[in-house]
Order: sequence, then C-alpha cells, then structure tokens
Amino acid sequence: MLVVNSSEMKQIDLRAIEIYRIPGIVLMENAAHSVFEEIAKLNPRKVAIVCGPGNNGGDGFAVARLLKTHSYDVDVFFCFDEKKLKGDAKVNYEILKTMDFSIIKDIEYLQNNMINYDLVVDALFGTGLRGEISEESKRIIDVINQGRFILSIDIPSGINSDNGKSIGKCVYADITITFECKKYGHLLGEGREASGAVIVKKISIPKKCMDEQNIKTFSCDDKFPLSIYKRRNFDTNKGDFGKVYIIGGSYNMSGAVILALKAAIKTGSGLVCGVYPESIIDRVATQIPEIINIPCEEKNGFLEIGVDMLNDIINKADVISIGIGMGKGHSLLEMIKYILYKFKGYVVLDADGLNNICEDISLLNEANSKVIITPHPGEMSRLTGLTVDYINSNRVEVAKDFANKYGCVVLLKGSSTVVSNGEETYINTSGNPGMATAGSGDVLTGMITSLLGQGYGLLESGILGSFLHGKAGDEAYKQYGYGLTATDIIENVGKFLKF
Ligand SMILES: NC(=O)C1=CN([C@@H]2O[C@H](COP(=O)(O)OP(=O)(O)OC[C@H]3O[C@@H](n4cnc5c(N)ncnc54)[C@H](OP(=O)(O)O)[C@@H]3O)[C@@H](O)[C@H]2O)[C@@H](O)CC1
Ligand SMILES: Nc1ncnc2c1ncn2[C@@H]1O[C@H](COP(=O)(O)OP(=O)(O)O)[C@@H](O)[C@H]1O
Ligand SMILES: [K+]
Repeated sequence: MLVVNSSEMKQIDLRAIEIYRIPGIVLMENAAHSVFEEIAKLNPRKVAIVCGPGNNGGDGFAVARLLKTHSYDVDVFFCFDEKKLKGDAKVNYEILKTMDFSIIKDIEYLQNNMINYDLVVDALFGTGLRGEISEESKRIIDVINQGRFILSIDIPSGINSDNGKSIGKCVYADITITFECKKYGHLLGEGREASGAVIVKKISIPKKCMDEQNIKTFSCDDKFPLSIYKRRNFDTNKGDFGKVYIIGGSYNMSGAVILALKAAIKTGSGLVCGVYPESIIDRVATQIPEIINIPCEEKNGFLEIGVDMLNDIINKADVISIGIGMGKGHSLLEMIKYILYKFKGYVVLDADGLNNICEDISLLNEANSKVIITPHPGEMSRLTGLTVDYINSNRVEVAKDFANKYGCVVLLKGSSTVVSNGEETYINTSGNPGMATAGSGDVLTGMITSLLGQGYGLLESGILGSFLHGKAGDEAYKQYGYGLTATDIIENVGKFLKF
C-alpha cells in the first residue's frame, strides 16, 4: 500500500481539485461520509466531535451533520475563534449553525460529562499540524484521551504526519480513518501506536491523479511481502538454495554468530557455512550440528583469515555475511575491503561489519559485491555522522539517501524498519517491543543472508526478511510476552515458510 508525507498528500489533493476539477468541498464530503460509515458500524449512543480550526476540523463538522441527519445524538466541541475558519471548513461550520447545533466552546464540559459519550471523534489537527502546540491545545488533547473509544480523523492530533513524532502531546486513538493512502505518521515513531487500527478510505481521487504523484514508498501488509515467498518444486536438493557464508564471532562474542547461523538454517538454507575464530569451535559446532564449520586463524581472539581461505570462500559463496560479533580492527577492515572488491555476489554487512567501514565508507561505492547493510539507528549514526534523533525523525529519507549515495540496499532497523534501494522504500511494521532484546538483530541478519541464497534479490530479501522476522517475533510474543528471546524468534520463523 502507498504511503505519503503531508506535502505529497497536499499535492495530490490540489491536483484533484485543480486539474481533475473535483471541488475541495466534495473531497471533504466524501471524507466525512467514509468516517460516518465507520462510526455507524460502532453504533454509538452519544458522540462528541472535537474540531480544530483547519480542514481536519471541517471534516469533523461535516461528520457531525451526517450523524445528526441520521438521528444520532451528537455534540460538537470547537474551542477556537470562529474567525480562524476558512474555505470548506467554514462552509461546513456555517451549515451546522443553520441546523440548531449546539457547538460547545468549553472543553471542560466534555471533561465533566465524558461518562455520557461512548465515542469521541478527534478532528482537531490533521496533516496541517506544524511546530509546537499550545498549552490550550494540549489540554484539549488530554480531554480527548479520556474518551472511552476514540476515533481520529486522518491522523491522531499531535502526531507529525511526516515522521510519526508526537509534537508535545498526542491523541491515542482506537481507530484512525485516513484517506486514499497511509501517511508516514501512521507507521513511524509514536504515531504507529497512537493511530490504533488504521482504516484507509477512498474519497474519489482518480487513480491517475494518484499515479501522477509517482509515489515509491510502500507499507508492508500481510499479503504483500508473503506473496514474494516462492513455493519450492518437489524435485530440489540442498544445493538449490544457495551456499551462504557467515563470517563473524570473536573469542568473547560467540553467541551472535551462533544465532545468525541458526537463523539462516531455520529460514530454509541448504548449505550454511560458519567462518569464525578456531577458539570458539566447541561453542559453535555443538550448538548447530547442521552447519559446515570453517574455523579460522585468529589473533587475540579476533579473526585473521588468510588470503587463500578468503579466495576459497569468494569462489564458492553465493552470499557472504560479514560482521556479527567480529570486533573492530585494521586487519578486519582490510578483509571486508578485499571481499567487497573481489566478490561479485551478495554481501550482508551488519554490526561490526558496519562499525569497521565507518573509517572508509567510500569503499561501498567501489564495491563489486551487491550489498545490503542492516544498521540500527546507532550504527547508522556512526556511518553518517547524523544524530540518532535526526535519523529517527527522518527514517525514510535517511535510508533512501544513503542507498542512493552508496549504491546499496539499506535496511534501517527499529520498531518500524525501513528498507530502501534509493528508489523504492518499504516500511515494515510487523514485530513488537519484546524484540528489543540482545541477538534479535543477529537473527535478522541470518534470515536475510538465507533469503539471498535462496534467490531473492537484495530489496526483496530485505523486505521479506524484516517482515518474517517481525511475524516470528509476534508469534514468540504470544508464547513468552516481553520475555521472548532471539532464539524464540528463530524457532517461529518456519511457521511462515510453508504453503
Ligand atoms: N486537502 C483536501 O482536499 C482534503 C483534506 N482533508 C482534511 O484536511 C486535513 C488537512 O487540513 P489542513 O491543511 O487545513 O490542516 P489541519 O490538519 O486541519 O490543521 C491546520 C489548522 O491547524 C492549525 N495549526 C497547525 N499547527 C498548529 C499548532 N502546532 N498548534 C495549533 N494550531 C495549529 C492551523 O493554524 P494556522 O497555522 O493556519 O494558524 C490550521 O488552522 C487533513 O488531515 C484531512 O483531515 C479532507 O477533508 C479530505 C480532503
Ligand atoms: N520495538 C520494536 N518493535 C519491533 N521490532 C523491534 C523493536 N525493537 C527492536 N526491534 C527489532 O529487533 C532487532 C534488533 O536489532 P539490533 O538492534 O541490531 O539488536 P542486536 O544487536 O542485539 O541483535 C531489529 O530487527 C529491530 O527492528
Ligand atoms: K485528527
């Protein structure tokens, strides 16, 4: 499903109005109808609609009229100066005034009588919200949040529709009805939680008008990423699913590479090779009998792979994952460089693979490998010099820009993972806060490595991998709640890999 920011939505609306000659008031009426339809399903006894001074408030006024004409008991709250109203919002406000509507100015009234309302509609601010919100608006949001059931129109008020950040205070809705397509704010940051269940309704904007916007950002829903996953022929053998190498681990850090190797096997790889320091062979080999062990020379507990062995790996591998639990050092950076120049297959760079290349990030541009990087915001901050806060406020742009600049696929981890090849960008929202646990990212790396080996492309593996990782985490959550572990995620992956 398409995802837009506020400026893209505005351009779509403007084109619909100016080029396709659909009056704005018709769009607002359609928006109001679609909200009315959803409210009717809830069959409320008494509804409070809290309206703001812009078109989001205009939607609210129109919904109030539709409810009233269908004999619902509805009160409108409007705590702003009516002189602020303009355009279509003003038209709908004026209509209400002709209908003997009680438009209540005092939000305390709602607070004191909340018990009487079984539905509160939040039509305070939509995609036009900018900057800080006043104490007065915060007070209104506090009161809305006391509602028994809260429906937000377009986006919960207080959420920045471009990045999901709460600008001071926000409504926490049970459901959000939005128009034509999702906004970034429904999927990212606090907005993901604040939106509740998001329902997308058509408001008669022509498909051509949408297409002309040339939107290349998408949300992942159940159907889409799973439809990438291919059924296997009966007549297959283990060699058909790629030979993948996971290079990582150090004397003090063996768990991460074990998790990645297990995840690769459990995601369906036929041949998984673990390349790690020889001193941890007992730990790794006893944990995963299914892998091919390639113990290597080491110095002070860190990998020191000779050129002959590197060449052997490069010749045999379809996919090489580098970095997990590997540590940082000059010879490790040299090894990564060597692989990136010599190897023409897929490379997954994660964790210390990324921490090592921070010193010489331009090597990504010179790479002959096809690279996917899987940083969390901290790693992305080290790679780019941007702050974690900036990265989290601009997740889509940061991932997209990096992918463009360095010619790789970027999978930016977090509660909503963003995957971009610079042109197309996907936002994944499967997963849960229980997955913020040590080793969870190592599992994702193993899964992506495995999918690349099975023939999925860089972008496909990133999208499918992050989606499956989240789904497996959601299954693990059902069993163990926030006590879920990285191993529990691995155990649940297979549930989604069947037909
Ligand atoms: N376009 C269309 O065709 C359609 C659009 N539709 C609907 O329109 C909505 C977008 O409407 P919008 O652009 O009028 O913005 P909206 O969210 O109501 O807020 C603007 C108002 O809030 C105010 N305000 C802003 N920031 C503030 C702050 N920090 N603190 C306090 N006040 C602040 C701002 O004041 P100003 O900055 O102008 O002084 C202005 O008065 C969209 O979400 C959807 O619901 C549907 O009808 C379908 C068709
Ligand atoms: N709140 C959350 N909701 C969904 N997924 C999450 C959440 N927190 C973390 N994750 C996922 O868990 C993984 C954590 O990876 P990472 O930070 O690299 O951890 P580690 O280094 O311990 O393996 C990422 O895939 C991330 O997207
Ligand atoms: K709203």
